[in-house]
Amino acid sequence: MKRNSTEPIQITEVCLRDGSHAVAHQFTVEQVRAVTRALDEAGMHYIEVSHGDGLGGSTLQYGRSLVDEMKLIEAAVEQCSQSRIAVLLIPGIGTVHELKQAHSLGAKLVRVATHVTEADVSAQHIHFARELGMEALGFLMMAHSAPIDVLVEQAKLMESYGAQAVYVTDSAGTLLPEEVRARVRALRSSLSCEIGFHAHNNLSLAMANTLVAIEEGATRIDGSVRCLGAGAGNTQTEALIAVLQRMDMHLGIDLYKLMDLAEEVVAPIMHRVPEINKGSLSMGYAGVYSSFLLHAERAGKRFGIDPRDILMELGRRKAVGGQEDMILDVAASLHKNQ
Ligand SMILES: CC[C@H](O)CC(=O)C(=O)O
Ligand SMILES: [Mn+2]
Repeated sequence: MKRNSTEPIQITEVCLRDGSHAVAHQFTVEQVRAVTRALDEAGMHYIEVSHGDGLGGSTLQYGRSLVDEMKLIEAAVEQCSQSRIAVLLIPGIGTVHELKQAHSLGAKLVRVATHVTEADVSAQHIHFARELGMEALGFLMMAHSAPIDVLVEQAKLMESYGAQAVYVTDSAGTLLPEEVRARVRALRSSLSCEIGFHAHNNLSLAMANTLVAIEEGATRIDGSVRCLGAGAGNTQTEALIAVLQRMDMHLGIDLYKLMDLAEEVVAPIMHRVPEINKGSLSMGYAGVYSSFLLHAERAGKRFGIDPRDILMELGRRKAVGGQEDMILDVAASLHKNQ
């Protein structure tokens, strides 16, 4: 592959954060320890640990964590001799207070995540992280849902606040390869900082989209071991490493160790296998936030509605992350109109 960047590719493993959605935020300290230790031994660059909705996400609305995420972050940091621990923060769900705490426990990087049109709310958190000496990256969620010029304008805002990379985040797993290409290319030609890419596999395009992003010069790339992420999961890390090695890109991550940890450590802790089924496929098709899946299934059961109808309506209403309450609202109104 001919890459449009000479910067090294850095992988962020997200199974302990995005995968938190898939296990309804029920990770235990022992699980986080075991996964982090094995990832560190395999040479993973960054390991993200937080509630699925980022720092401060443990609420009735988003789902309560079994264990306080600060305990999980602390446990993860203790296991690392080479990997760096990252956290995710959505301004308004998490605050600088949680960020400070995560940093004091040893988190080295924060991804400040906003809806693709709302980068301005990330200024304070990016500034604060940089003052703390953390790496601070911007994460523009639902990147499919804004025109490319808006995406570029919002990414520039994050860069102006001090973000060292900005991600095209395909939260709904709905982007097509050429749509990823156009987005990463536009950001590469307008920004000086690194570009990242985060995929969901709802339309079975996570790997293809990730390769296109890398080709266009994205250097911060996300994956989840065994696809442990929301919806149909993310780009499968061990498969990505194998594919990149086949393309002669060697990132210093041990493939055998990743394969072993996928089967022996991650598979046993999965509550359900993230797969392309009627729920995740509907999200990819309708452009709905991957983390809405379990909420929509629960609401469907409660109101006797097919979760696909709820997801399609959420897509029509262009629901954004943080609007989980709208899921119940949609289910209730579909029930009323039945
Ligand atoms: C709710 C936060 C979300 O899970 C972040 C993310 O991974 C995405 O938007 O895909
Ligand atoms: Mn995600």
